[in-house]
Amino acid sequence: MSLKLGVPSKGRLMEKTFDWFSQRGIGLGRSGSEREYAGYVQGIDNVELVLLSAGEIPRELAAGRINLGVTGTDLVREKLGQWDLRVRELALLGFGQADLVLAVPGCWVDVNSLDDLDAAAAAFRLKHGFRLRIATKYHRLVREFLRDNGVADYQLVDSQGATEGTVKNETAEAIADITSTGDTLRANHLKILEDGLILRSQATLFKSRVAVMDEDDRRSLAALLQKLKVD
Ligand SMILES: Nc1ncnc2c1ncn2[C@@H]1O[C@H](COP(=O)(O)OP(=O)(O)OP(=O)(O)O)[C@@H](O)[C@H]1O
Ligand SMILES: O=P(O)(O)OC[C@H]1O[C@H](OP(=O)(O)OP(=O)(O)O)[C@H](O)[C@@H]1O
Repeated sequence: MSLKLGVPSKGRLMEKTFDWFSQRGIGLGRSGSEREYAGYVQGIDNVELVLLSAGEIPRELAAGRINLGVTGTDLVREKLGQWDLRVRELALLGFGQADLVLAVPGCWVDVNSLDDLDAAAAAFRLKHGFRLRIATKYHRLVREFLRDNGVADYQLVDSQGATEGTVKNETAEAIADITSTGDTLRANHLKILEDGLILRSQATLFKSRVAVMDEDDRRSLAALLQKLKVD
């Protein structure tokens, strides 16, 4: 068997992950044609690169199909219930930073906090006969956050992309999404609630707690982590 390392298959996360490993003496890269999802690992034996969508890496770790994986903390916490029983954080990688936030229309001058949102949500339901809609793809994290903060009178609507556009399109009144520069929120006339930070995320190296390893895998893992200076 070989130790399987799951890495995002495209974009900035992939490139920065390759850079991070390269700075520590491990060469990762894509091989084959530009469109072929095959990869190589240099500088260590018995480690296999598995190129995957960042969003699928949590599930693959939790199923034990990969031993190690790089993805955003937001995706692990959203996709895995009791995530810390299924994976272990080995290292924060210092890139891919994004904040998951709750935002409302900038013109809602009386709504600046979660308490204000709670009051607005109750008033909204009375006026419109349905619950205030929050668009997001982070269902688990948003539900837990609002439950912990005593906001109940809302409904989630699923939005898998262009989430900030849902308010203008009148399919939601508020949104919960990741932001890094804040440009997309500003361009869509949305403001973050002052206590609306749900999670700070960054790219992280995770280890599966359930993947089965033989003796060779254990040796490879120890050698890899030593090279990466991670324990
Ligand atoms: N500005 C940003 N926009 C989008 N994602 C960001 C940004 N900054 C950091 N990230 C992180 O990148 C990860 C998402 O990466 P990506 O969009 O490649 O994943 P994905 O949803 O699996 O993509 P796909 O399904 O298209 O392969 C998340 O962990 C997210 O927090
Ligand atoms: O704060 P900013 O720097 O403006 O970045 C935030 C935006 O980036 C992401 O979208 P992405 O472009 O990945 O597309 P998506 O809408 O499909 O998620 C995210 O969903 C926000 O919309």
